[in-house]
Amino acid sequence: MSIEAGWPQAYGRIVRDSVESTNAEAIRLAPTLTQPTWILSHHQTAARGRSGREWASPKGNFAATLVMKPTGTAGWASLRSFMAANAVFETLALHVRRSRLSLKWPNDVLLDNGKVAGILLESASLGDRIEWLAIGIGVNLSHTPGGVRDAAFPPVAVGEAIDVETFLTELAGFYATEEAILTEFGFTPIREKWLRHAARLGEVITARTQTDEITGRFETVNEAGHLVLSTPHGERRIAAADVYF
Ligand SMILES: O=C(O)CCCC[C@@H]1SC[C@@H]2NC(=O)N[C@@H]21
Repeated sequence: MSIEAGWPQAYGRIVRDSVESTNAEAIRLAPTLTQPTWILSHHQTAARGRSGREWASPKGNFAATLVMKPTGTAGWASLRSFMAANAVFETLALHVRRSRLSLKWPNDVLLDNGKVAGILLESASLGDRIEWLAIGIGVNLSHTPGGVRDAAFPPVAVGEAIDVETFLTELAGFYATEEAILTEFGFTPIREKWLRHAARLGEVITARTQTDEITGRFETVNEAGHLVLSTPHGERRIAAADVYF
C-alpha cells in the first residue's frame, strides 16, 4: 500500500489487480479495518449493481469501495450516497466540462445524459446501530460497457485513459471534504450541492418503485434524502425507486 501526495489523512487505501467485487472485498475486510478504507481493484469479475443487476467492470474503468464504520443510524449513514455522488461529480469535472455532467436521483452520475457512474451502498446494522457501510463506486472511464441494460440511460464512458489510482486520489480528497462538511454543518449543504447539479429538477419525471409508478414534478430531495414529487394526488416522498425522464 503506497500512499501518494494528496491522499487524505485518516483514510486507508488497498489496491488489488482483480477481485470478484470491491464491495464483497470491503465486506470481507470490514471486521479487521481500524480506519475508513478505500479498496480499489483494476478489474472485477463479479461486480454488482443496484437492485441485483450486474455491473461491467473491465480494466481501465474505475472500481472502488469505501468501507467505514459510521456513527449514527442506518438512515443517516445512507445519506452518504449523496456525498459520494457529489465527490464523483467533482472528480469527473477535473476531466470533462462540468456542464456535461449531472446527477440523477438517488446516486447516478450522467455524462451528456448517459450513465457514466453508479454507486451501490451496502451495510449491516445491529438494531439501529450501523456496523459497517460499504460505498461502491464504478465509473466508466475508458470503456463503455456493452449490453444496454437501461435504454433510458445508456452507459457512456469518459473515453480517456485516466489512471484509476490518480482518479482514486482525487475522489478520496473530494469525499473527505464531504465528510468534513457533514460533521460540521450536517446534511443540508450536501443536499443543496447535490440539487445544484440535479438533472430535471422542476420537470416532470417518473419514479418506479417495486410496487408502483409515480409521475410528478421533481420538487426537491428532502432532508431524509427522499425524492419529492408533486402529483395530481398530492406530494409523494419516495425512499427508493428507479427514475425515468
Ligand atoms: O447499479 C449501479 O448503478 C451501481 C453500480 C456500482 C458498481 C460499483 S463498481 C465498485 C463496487 N463494487 C461492486 O461490486 N459494485 C460497485
